[in-house]
Amino acid sequence: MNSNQTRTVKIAPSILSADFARLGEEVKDAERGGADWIHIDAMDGRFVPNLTFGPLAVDAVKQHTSLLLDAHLMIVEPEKYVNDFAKAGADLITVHAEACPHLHRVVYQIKEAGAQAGVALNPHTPLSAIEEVIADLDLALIMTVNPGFGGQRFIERGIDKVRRLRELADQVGHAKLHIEVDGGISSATAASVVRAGADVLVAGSAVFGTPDRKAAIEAIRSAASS
Ligand SMILES: O=C(CO)[C@H](O)[C@H](O)COP(=O)(O)O
Ligand SMILES: [Fe+2]
Repeated sequence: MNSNQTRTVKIAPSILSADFARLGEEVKDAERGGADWIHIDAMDGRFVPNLTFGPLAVDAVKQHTSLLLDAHLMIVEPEKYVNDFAKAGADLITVHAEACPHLHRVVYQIKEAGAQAGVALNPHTPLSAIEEVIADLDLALIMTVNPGFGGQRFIERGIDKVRRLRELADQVGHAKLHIEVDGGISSATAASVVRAGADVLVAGSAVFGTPDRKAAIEAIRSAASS
């Protein structure tokens, strides 16, 4: 598989923008609306200037959906918590390269815990940070905002970064690598990142910030295929 056209685009609503008091209903609403994965943002107040939730939220969401649970760990020393996230039901666990001096070890810790392994890069972090582990990854996440908050503006330079990452994955013969983009994704930005080679689109405010989640997901999917 070399062509972007053969890749099915997945939409992963981020519960960061959901109504936490009705989390179960919110997740079901996204699933009924056509979501492919559910994205769960764990923030520790250290790696990013915001605090959210940990493995308990994964366990809670798991009770309400059979969709793949995609845990995005914006935390320092993620190796301390990876096993707990996997036990709680995270199917895919993504750590930040910037938080891992021993990235290769953490990637294998995630796999040994039974989850798929992802690595995220902040907007300023070069692709070279994952070059030596790319063949071991199930997913690479390109941040198109500085992590920490929903509802921020999409950083356009992420588009070219996605394109270069897809080239790198092709060079090492890893056509199945998922390339996820996170931050400011909407029907206005989806087409550009998919054309560049992304196949997983995280969308928080664009889905949960509007009452009709089905319409929001369909709008992103239709833009992505345009
Ligand atoms: O990781 C994140 C923030 O750090 C969130 O997944 C992301 O911001 C989703 O929100 P939005 O789609 O509103 O930008
Ligand atoms: Fe995220």
